[in-house]
Amino acid sequence: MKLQRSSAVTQLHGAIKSLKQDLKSLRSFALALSKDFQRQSKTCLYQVLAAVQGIQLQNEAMRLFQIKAFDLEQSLQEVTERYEKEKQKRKALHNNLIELRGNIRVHCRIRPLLPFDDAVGHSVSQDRRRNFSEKAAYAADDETVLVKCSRPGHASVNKTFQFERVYNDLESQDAVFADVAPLLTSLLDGYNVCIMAYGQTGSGKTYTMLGPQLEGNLSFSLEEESELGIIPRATQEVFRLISEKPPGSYWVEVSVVEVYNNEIFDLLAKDGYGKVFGIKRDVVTTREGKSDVPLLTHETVENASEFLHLVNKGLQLRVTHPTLVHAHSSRSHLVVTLTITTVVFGDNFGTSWEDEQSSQRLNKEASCTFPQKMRDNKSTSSSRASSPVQLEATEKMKQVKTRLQLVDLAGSECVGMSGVTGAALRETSFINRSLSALADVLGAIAEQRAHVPYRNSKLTHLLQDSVGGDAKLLVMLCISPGQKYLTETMQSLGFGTRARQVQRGQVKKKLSQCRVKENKTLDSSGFKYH
Ligand SMILES: Nc1ncnc2c1ncn2[C@@H]1O[C@H](COP(=O)(O)OP(=O)(O)OP(=O)(O)O)[C@@H](O)[C@H]1O
Repeated sequence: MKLQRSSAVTQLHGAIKSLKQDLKSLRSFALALSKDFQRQSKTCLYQVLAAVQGIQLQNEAMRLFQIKAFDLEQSLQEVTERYEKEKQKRKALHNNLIELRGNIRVHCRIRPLLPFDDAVGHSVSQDRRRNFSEKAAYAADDETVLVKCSRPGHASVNKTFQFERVYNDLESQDAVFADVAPLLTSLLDGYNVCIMAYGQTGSGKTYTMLGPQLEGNLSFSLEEESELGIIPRATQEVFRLISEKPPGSYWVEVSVVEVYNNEIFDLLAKDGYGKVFGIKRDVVTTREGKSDVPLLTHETVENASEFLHLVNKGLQLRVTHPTLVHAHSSRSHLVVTLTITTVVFGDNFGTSWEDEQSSQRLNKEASCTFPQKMRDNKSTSSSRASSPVQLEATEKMKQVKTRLQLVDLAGSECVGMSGVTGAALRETSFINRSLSALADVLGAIAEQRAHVPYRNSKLTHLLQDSVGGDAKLLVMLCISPGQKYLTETMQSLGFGTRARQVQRGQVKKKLSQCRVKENKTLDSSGFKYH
């Protein structure tokens, strides 16, 4: 029994000993664990601290970057503003230079790609068909056209052309007119002005000059104000400017002419029943060396809507023909002319305060003797001043005529591209000949040749005073953007570039054209004929 108890005690001792050892090793494990934990948490703390420091540094760097970016943004804004100011100054200087040299201004408008651009002619190869829908002409900026010339099997070449203004395909009729409007102020300041749209068939000349045409009708819609082109807008602007002048000191006459197959037609001439129909007219050179169309109908208009009504009537007679390019291709050159007659006092002409005052005074003094007769568009020989004061006032009065010519040229084109045959082919060849005559005239003026071949075509003869004379001339170059029209586009851009180089001498103000007492010897347009 005693032996049994001692062996149990020994076992218990052994167990206690091993338990103690286990406890010891557990303790040292726990110690190691806690040490490890402390070490790791220390490391983590360091890492967190480092990360926090890093974030703080990054925040600081970010703040510095933000300050720098803000500074850069501000200086960029300043530079942009300076650049815009310099650009405006450069433009103003360029405009002065243009004025001094009598340069022709050229603006270029690139129309958007349109559904009919996808249509292809029969003679076109598969290779060319593939890149037809691609764009070739872009507005690189508001003064540069970029043309990507790519031909199958050749590396594409980029060409650039500079103009006074380039409109991209998204720019509105408003934007185009905004650049034209200052010319109209010049018109009332006594300068002749001519705005001429040049470009290939379907490139947007009629759209730019008149606005979108009504379906199945050649007139343009007056409903969509924002879509109106230069002609209706210019007229509205002219009448707006006139409304700011003393009443009775300005009046406006309009003529509408088309040049078709090298013949001039008066689109406002009326038959015995008062119906408008086109009568053939001729263009002559007056003794003063000016071009004129005798017997041309000049209708007096009192406001823009009267004018637009008349022009719409005339447009019904304009010749158009469907081509492969588009359905309403104009086959004639359209020339709409607004003649503004101004009554001026003495040698003054302009918009100065004194001019306005003298003009107003004059209107009061002589209102019943002069302007109404003139506005009636009849001979002025019956105008009589009845008192010495009125006689003196009338003698000091002068008429000054300034002219706004708005020209929608027929489209320059390759016969293959337009796909015309028969009579239409004849029309096309007349169009092309008259446009090359225009290019020849510009070439002769540019080279300052003694002889300028105005009379080689009725178009150039009719436009002689605007192209070679003393008018401020703006060519609105219209461009179709598609690869398909690359040849025509390059031709039009070449025309515009040559036109820009023409120097015609300083554009002159139209001062006293004729005294009232001299009017007896002049016809209603103020010109004497050979
Ligand atoms: N900037 C533009 N935005 C939208 N449509 C346009 C634009 N320019 C032209 N178009 C459209 O393209 C088509 C052809 O334009 P438009 O009749 O003005 O060409 P054109 O140069 O006068 O042609 P043509 O010399 O054959 O008479 C028309 O349907 C016109 O509405």
